[in-house]
Amino acid sequence: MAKLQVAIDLLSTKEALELAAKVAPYVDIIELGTPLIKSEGLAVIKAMKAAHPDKLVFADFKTADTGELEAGMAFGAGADLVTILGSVDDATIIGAVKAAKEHGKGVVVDTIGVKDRVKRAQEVSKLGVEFVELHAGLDEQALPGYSIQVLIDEAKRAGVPVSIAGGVNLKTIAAVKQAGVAVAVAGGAIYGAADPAAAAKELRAAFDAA
Ligand SMILES: O=C([C@H](O)CO)[C@H](O)[C@H](O)COP(=O)(O)O
Repeated sequence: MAKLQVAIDLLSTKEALELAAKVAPYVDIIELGTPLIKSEGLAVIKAMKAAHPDKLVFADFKTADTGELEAGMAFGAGADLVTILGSVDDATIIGAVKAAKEHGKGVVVDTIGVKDRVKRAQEVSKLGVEFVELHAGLDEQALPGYSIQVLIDEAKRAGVPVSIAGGVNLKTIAAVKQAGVAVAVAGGAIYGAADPAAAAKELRAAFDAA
């Protein structure tokens, strides 16, 4: 069953916990964004898991080296999933997968900045990762001409479990689900909404209906 993930790109544990309390009933995975983890450290992971033990907590580390060490840090703090960059050496991903197996948790490979996301997704899927994030980051989304359709087309071709992150919103979430994703990630469409709970509820309904 496809899952819905909220990405929390806020900067304090207090704000993140307040947002999560509002939207948790409508999502399966709670992502702690890279800026949030850089701002608050491992403590935000511990606090989120304590507040939402029934949800999957996703630590968006975007690790580039020392995969086993950093993944172990995330899992030790309570994360269920951690991201490793797809652009780095396979050794980093293999190390993170080793830590995941030891903790009974999972690794997600983030393809941000990767030129051929589909090819890399197929390669790293052989390394034991949970799924691969087809990701256009916030800076890439701000470039002229960006369209999430690129990621939707890639998801249809991937043939391996993927998520899509890069501007999922109420207008696009049905097409994202229909592309066969394992997970749809919505950040700004939820935390940037005037009423995040209502936005998450609407996204959940559209996601489930698609
Ligand atoms: O991972 C993300 C980004 O790199 C900043 O941490 C975002 O959470 C991801 O792109 C999803 O956010 P939206 O594009 O706002 O949905």
